[in-house]
Amino acid sequence: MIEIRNCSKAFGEIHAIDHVLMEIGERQIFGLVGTNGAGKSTLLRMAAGVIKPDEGEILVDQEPVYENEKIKQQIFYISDGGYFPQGYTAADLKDFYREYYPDFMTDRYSKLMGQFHLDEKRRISSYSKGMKKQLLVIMGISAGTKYLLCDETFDGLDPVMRQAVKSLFVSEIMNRDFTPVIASHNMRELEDVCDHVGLLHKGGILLSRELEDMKFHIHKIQCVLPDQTKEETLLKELDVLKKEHQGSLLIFTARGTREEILQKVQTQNPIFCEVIPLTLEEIFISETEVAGYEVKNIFW
Ligand SMILES: Nc1ncnc2c1ncn2[C@@H]1O[C@H](COP(=O)(O)OP(=O)(O)OP(=O)(O)O)[C@@H](O)[C@H]1O
Repeated sequence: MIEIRNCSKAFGEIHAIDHVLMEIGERQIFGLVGTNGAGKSTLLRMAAGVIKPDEGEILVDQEPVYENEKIKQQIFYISDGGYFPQGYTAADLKDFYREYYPDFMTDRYSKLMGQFHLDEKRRISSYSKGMKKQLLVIMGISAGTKYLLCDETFDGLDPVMRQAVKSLFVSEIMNRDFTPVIASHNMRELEDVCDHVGLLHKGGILLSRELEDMKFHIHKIQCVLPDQTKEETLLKELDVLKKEHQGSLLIFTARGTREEILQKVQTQNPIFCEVIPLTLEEIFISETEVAGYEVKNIFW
């Protein structure tokens, strides 16, 4: 587990991370979302033991990570943009990582390079942006570390590749002790990938929840009701967060389980009723409004 215990980090006058308290549980895909400058990279760099918090501490498997070689060998960190020594081929990079990571899986690396159609003899500088990201993911998985910290790694991957990487993460989690953490400023990139999402804003965590848990308690319904009175009665009975009309169609988002809400809709004899999926953006808007934040103002 990664425990971020009341961590702060400033660069001169800029408070990049401000008293963050958060846990990243094991064997789940954790998404760290936040706008540009929210502090995601700083938090990941601290979790990877690259930089030291000014205040607080980060424990990985109960041990402080900074200057802890044993723990750092269990963390693979993919920085935003990545770093490749000049003139290196993928094979050179593999040799480099194999030296550092004791559990590096060479067979896995060779297999993945084949699956992703990447030529290990080519210089990495000749790879496209997306290919470089794929290569780093391959290295990150092959390194055999317990934790894989990815900074904007999904940015630049096409939707097919994103799904391929997601499947890889899921199969790793099923087969070994593996926890990927993905930082991104793009909620849409994370929503079909993560199990748990933390929302970072101006250096602080606004929210950190299981996606399924969030989805369990908020639902979006569209329905057509026989008359205005029934609509008013229904809306009074529900904890409605948002509603709109499209002609005779009533679309609303409400708190509660799917069953609770549908039961209340059914008592008003709807002509039509269905549950429609909520996006991560919509869930965040609802969740953070309760905490007194207007996430709409944060992201748009
Ligand atoms: N080395 C540094 N020197 C000075 N300021 C820094 C440094 N690193 C980060 N910052 C500042 O800290 C704040 C958080 O930056 P950080 O890179 O962690 O954000 P981010 O959420 O990863 O942003 P982005 O999505 O744009 O990559 C920003 O205001 C940034 O300018």
